[in-house]
Amino acid sequence: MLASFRNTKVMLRSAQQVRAATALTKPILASRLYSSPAPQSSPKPNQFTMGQSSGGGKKGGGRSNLIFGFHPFAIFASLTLLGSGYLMIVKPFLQWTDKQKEERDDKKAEVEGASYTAEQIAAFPFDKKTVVFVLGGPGSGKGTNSARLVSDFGFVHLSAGDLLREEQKRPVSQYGELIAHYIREGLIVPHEITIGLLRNAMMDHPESDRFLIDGFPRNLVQAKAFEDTVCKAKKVLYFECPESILLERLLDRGKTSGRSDDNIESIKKRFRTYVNDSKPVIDAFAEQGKVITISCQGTMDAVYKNTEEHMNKFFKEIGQEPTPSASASAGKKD
Ligand SMILES: Nc1ncnc2c1ncn2[C@@H]1O[C@H](COP(=O)(O)OP(=O)(O)OP(=O)(O)O)[C@@H](O)[C@H]1O
Ligand SMILES: O=c1ccn([C@@H]2O[C@H](COP(=O)(O)O)[C@@H](O)[C@H]2O)c(=O)[nH]1
Repeated sequence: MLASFRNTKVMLRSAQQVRAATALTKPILASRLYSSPAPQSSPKPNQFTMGQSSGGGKKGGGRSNLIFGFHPFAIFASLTLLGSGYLMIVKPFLQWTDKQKEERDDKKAEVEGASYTAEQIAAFPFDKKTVVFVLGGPGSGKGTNSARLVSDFGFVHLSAGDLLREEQKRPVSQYGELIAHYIREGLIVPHEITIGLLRNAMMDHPESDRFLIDGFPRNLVQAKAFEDTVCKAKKVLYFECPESILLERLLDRGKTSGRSDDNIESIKKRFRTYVNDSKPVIDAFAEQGKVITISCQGTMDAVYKNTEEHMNKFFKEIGQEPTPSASASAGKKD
């Protein structure tokens, strides 16, 4: 349809160009070809003449060979010129623009929908899954404890930060630079991107019923958007930690993590975002009675023991066996 529309446009353009080109070449050709004085007698009509003439004349034959007032050679030359112009310039240009569009659409589909169609997304039983959000300040131990919950309770661990970092690294991602900037500045990436990545990651594990969503939602808009379009969280694990300990742990992690945001400048910005945007999410879920608060102070084992006890209690409350029926991990820390 588009191609035929373009072809029609090209043909129309070609017709205009033929007229323009012949109009241009007419006086030149006339002066070259018809430079001899015009014959006194009327030319003999032949099959090409239309019976009228408008000046000039050809040696021995006059204007009897004109077609619509133009010399056949002028028409032939113009058509040849236009034909080769179309083949050499217009056609490759149209093919190039089509290819560019295809590539853009492919990239968009890769990020926005991955390999899932709207029908597959609509059919996925998100509301049957047990989703637990894992929240807390930067460096509070969300990733550390999530890793252990995976093996003990059969959760799939989805770290929003890790999914964003993976997306950022993908060479074809159209969001690579945007994500890199937001992470370095400690800002919250537009929620459509993060929710799209989380939803795809959940669909990558259709066999799993339990998902730990770590480091998400980071603000109230994200929380509402996720719960409206994907599913509601059954519980929120909140790792509570003073800023002085977070700072110490993050700077220590920064010696080996290679993360662009484990440096003092980015850490300060992340703390600000946490206080202004992320803490209100924890408060909002607390009002709904969904938050389990765990102090991050103490050894890793002590913090996890506390976490484990709470999770055992939670699964009893919702009438599920705490022991895993399926186990998987995705979006692991680098
Ligand atoms: N109880 C603990 N005691 C001492 N160090 C800990 C403890 N828990 C975690 N850590 C260390 O603190 C650092 C931050 O932990 P972790 O990466 O789990 O935090 P996070 O909340 O996932 O961070 P982020 O939000 O930046 O992804 C890591 O180096 C980890 O080894
Ligand atoms: O939902 C999210 C989660 C994370 N981000 C950005 O990523 C970094 C790092 O996140 P971690 O959880 O500490 O790995 C965070 O500072 C944000 O910039 C996000 O935008 N949205």
